[in-house]
Amino acid sequence: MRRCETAGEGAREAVVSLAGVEKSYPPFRLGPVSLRVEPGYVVALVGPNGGGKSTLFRMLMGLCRPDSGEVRLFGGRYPEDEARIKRRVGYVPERAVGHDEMDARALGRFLSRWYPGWDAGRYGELLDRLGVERKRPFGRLSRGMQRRLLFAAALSCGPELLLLDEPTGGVDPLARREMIDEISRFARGEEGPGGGRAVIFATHVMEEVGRAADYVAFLHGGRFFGPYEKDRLAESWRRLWVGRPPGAGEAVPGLVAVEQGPPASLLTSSAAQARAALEERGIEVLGVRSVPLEEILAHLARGAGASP
Ligand SMILES: Nc1ncnc2c1ncn2[C@@H]1O[C@H](COP(=O)(O)OP(=O)(O)OP(=O)(O)O)[C@@H](O)[C@H]1O
Repeated sequence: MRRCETAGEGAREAVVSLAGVEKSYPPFRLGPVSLRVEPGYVVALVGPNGGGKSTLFRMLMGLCRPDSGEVRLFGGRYPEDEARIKRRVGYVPERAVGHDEMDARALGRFLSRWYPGWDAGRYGELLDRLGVERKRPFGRLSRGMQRRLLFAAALSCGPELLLLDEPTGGVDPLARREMIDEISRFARGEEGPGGGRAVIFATHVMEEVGRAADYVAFLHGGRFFGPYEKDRLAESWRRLWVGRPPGAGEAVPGLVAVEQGPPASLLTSSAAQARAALEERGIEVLGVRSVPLEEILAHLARGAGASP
C-alpha cells in the first residue's frame, strides 16, 4: 500500500508542510506528524474522538505551538509570517468563539475588514445555497446552521487553503452533500481564479472521504498514519478466498484479517504481494473481491493495516 508524506505529485511547492511535528497534553501525545500538501489536493483527516485532529488544526493555524518539529504554510512560519499566512487560509474551527452576537451579515462585514480577498457576492451566494438563516445571531443558531455559516465564511475570504475541522458536524445530509461538493470544486479551481487550491478537512463520515478526498490520513490516539492515496487504497486492498488459511508461520503481506471459513478468506492491504506469497506456499486463491472504500477506511481508522 502506498504511503508517503506528500499529498500530490511531489513536484509542486507545498501549501502545507509539517515535519516531525509533536505536541503533548500529558498523558496525550500527538505525532510525530510529517505531511506535505500540494495545491489542487484534498486531504481528509479521520480517526476516533480524541485522536488529535483539532490539535493538529490549531497548530496549522498557529493557535498552539508544537513542542517540536516545523509547521510551514505557503513556505512561511508562525509567528513571524502569521498575517501573510492567515490572509490565504479559510478556517472552520471545531468550536467558534466570539461571534455569538453577530448575524450572517454582521459576520460578513466583520470578516471583510480582515481579509483583503473577501468576496461579498460569493458569501451571499453560499448563504443562499446552504440555506443559512441570515437574521438570527450566531449564538442562537443550531449547531448545524452555525457550521453552514462558518463554512460559507471560510470559502468567501479568498482562500488558497481551507482548513476545515469537522465542517459538516451536525449538518443534515442535503446541506452536507452541498458542502462536500463545494470542497471538491474549490480544490479543482472551478470557482474563482483557479490554479488548484488545497483542503484539509476532518470528518467522521467515511462517505465524505469517498466523495471529496484525494488522500486520507489517520490520527489514532495521537499516532499519525498516511497520507494514503484514496484510489491506490481501492486498488491494493482485496478479500481473497483461499484453499486453506495460512498457518502461523506463513506470513502474508498486508494481512489485515483471516476468516477460517469454510471457505477460508483473508483481507489484505497488499493484494499483489499477498497473492504471490500464497502461490509460493501452494495455497490456492479461489476467488478475489474488491473491498468497499468504507470498509478499508474503517479498518485503517482502527489502526489495522496502517503500519508501513
Ligand atoms: N488545551 C488542551 N489542554 C489539555 N488537553 C488538551 C487540550 N487540547 C486537546 N487536549 C487533549 O488532546 C487530545 C486530542 O484532542 P483533540 O480535540 O485534538 O482530538 P480530536 O481528534 O479533534 O477529537 P474529536 O474527534 O472528538 O473532535 C484529547 O485527549 C484532549 O483532551
